[in-house]
Amino acid sequence: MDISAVNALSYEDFVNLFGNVVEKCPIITAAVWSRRPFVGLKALEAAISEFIDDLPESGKEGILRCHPDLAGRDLQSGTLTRESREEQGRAGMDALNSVEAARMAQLNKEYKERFEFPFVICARMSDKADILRQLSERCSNQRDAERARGIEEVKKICRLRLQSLVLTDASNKL
Ligand SMILES: NC(=O)NC1=NC(=O)NC1=O
Repeated sequence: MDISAVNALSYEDFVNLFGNVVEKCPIITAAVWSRRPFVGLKALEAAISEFIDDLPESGKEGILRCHPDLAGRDLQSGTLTRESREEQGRAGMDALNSVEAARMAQLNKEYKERFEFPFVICARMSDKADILRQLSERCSNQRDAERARGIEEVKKICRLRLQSLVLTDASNKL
């Protein structure tokens, strides 16, 4: 799908297609539909990013709380969204040994107890070892820093999800 087709979508079709580019936050997609027409994919991405940046801190934390833990309950019970299942699978979260799984569970628990939102990282730009290392390191950050870092990761996840749905601006010019 190219950007002109995106711009022609009804809001229902737009939300159906892009509603999960920010995990379980279709309101963001529904809101940025008003900003069409988008000159390109980057403009759509920028509209989503600006909507997120304009939220109060509680709104940003709400977005983070909509993310499933890495190698967490949703993965174990098979209730991840298609996108999250693919992302977590590619980062090896579904192939942890018992020691790694226990360490992920413990660190996720510690992180959530400290920040009151989950650890979020763009799994497709990471791997098992890096995720474990970052989770461990980021646990000692301050809440404001981690809220901002988590939102940065949400934006990376969103960018990759958008790119899998819309021909990137460059490919449009091919
Ligand atoms: N807590 C998380 O970081 N979750 C996730 N990151 C991804 O890239 N996909 C997820 O489900």
